[in-house]
Amino acid sequence: MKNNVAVKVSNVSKTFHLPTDNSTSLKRTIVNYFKGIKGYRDQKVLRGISFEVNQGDFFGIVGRNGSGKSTLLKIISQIYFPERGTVEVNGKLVSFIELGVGFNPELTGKENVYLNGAMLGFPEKEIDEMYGDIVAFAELEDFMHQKLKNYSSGMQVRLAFAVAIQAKSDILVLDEVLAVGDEAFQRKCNDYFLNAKRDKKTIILVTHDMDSVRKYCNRAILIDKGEIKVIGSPDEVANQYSLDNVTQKGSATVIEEVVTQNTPEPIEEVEERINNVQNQKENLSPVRDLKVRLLSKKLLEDSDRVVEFEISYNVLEDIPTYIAFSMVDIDRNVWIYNDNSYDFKTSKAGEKLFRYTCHLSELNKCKLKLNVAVRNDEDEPMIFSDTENSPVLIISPKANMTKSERIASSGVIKKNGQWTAK
Ligand SMILES: Nc1ncnc2c1ncn2[C@@H]1O[C@H](COP(=O)(O)OP(=O)(O)OP(=O)(O)O)[C@@H](O)[C@H]1O
Repeated sequence: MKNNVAVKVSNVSKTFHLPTDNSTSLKRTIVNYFKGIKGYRDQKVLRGISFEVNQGDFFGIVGRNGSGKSTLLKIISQIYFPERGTVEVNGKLVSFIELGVGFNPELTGKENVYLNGAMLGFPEKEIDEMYGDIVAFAELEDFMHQKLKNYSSGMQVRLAFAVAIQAKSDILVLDEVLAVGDEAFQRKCNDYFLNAKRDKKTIILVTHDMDSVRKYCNRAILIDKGEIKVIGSPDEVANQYSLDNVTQKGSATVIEEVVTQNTPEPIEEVEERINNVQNQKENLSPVRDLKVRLLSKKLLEDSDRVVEFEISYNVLEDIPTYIAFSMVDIDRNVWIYNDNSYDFKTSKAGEKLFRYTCHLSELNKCKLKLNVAVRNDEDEPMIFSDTENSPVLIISPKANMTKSERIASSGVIKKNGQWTAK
């Protein structure tokens, strides 16, 4: 990649598999889940997107609702992974994509700033240095010790945006930031954008507001049905977008009416459906009260990646049971780590309590959800952990990565190989 290029997107495609079956039978749902059988239609959200953002560009991305803009930003920010194509990023990238990503409603404003900073890869010392500016920009001095769930949505936006812009990044990725917040906040954004444009900060902005595209951006693209329709000056892109809004009808997303089989369904959807069915049938199961309690920290920094948790459940009959659990990478939608207590199977009724410890030092960064099931002797799940008992762990990346480490950090496992020049 050329030195003056900040982000290079090459031939990126992304498809979401949407389930077509609404099975309500517990048995059918579970059998399908374990066999991986499901009916799908494919929604091709991005189709071969390529463009470059140069250092110092204020780069606009526009398109109608559902055209794929946010998905593209999530791929650039490594929240989603494309099934084809690559994204190369030259420098530290910070994104403000959607409210809630990286924020925890149960923590205070201050704790959230530190949690978010750590997820972005900033060491605590650097967050200490940024903290005052973040609070001042957000104008939330009196609220930093309150839990985020007690903030108004506008206050949450101000805090998240303040973290994104005060964090010392080379590239800033922003989704629809101007659509939220009150007039005072929008004025503040305006001042920030004009200064950033003058200082040649690299910014990628998704917006529906063509005045903003004309005012701030020096280059832009228009996405339509997952493809780039126009790439060029803000005026060209904004004019075509306005024209499309008047002349085009129907969806800006391409849904293929192809039904595929044996494609892994998004794990969260399966879990939710199984949970729903499970709740309805709860009274039939001889296993009850499954509780999962995280004993280690929720945020695991690179230096301390020990995970410890406790699982308890109650068996009403004398039947053999054992625990099986998965740690699911929420963004990539894959099982990263599975284990079970098969070698410690119990056979009698009564309260069961197990504690488990493992290390996740090989991982780069990810968000993991711990899903637990109790199985019987035939390996059939008798109960699943519900949302409250499926804790989320945040694996934060190594601080101060070298450029090579940063490029390689899109992999699940940390790089550990040796190069030999021959
Ligand atoms: N995680 C997901 N699972 C399934 N479908 C998804 C997922 N995320 C996005 N989509 C679908 O992909 C399409 C594009 O969504 P995306 O949010 O990228 O569009 P957008 O251009 O940002 O739209 P908007 O202007 O409304 O924000 C939509 O039809 C959406 O329903």
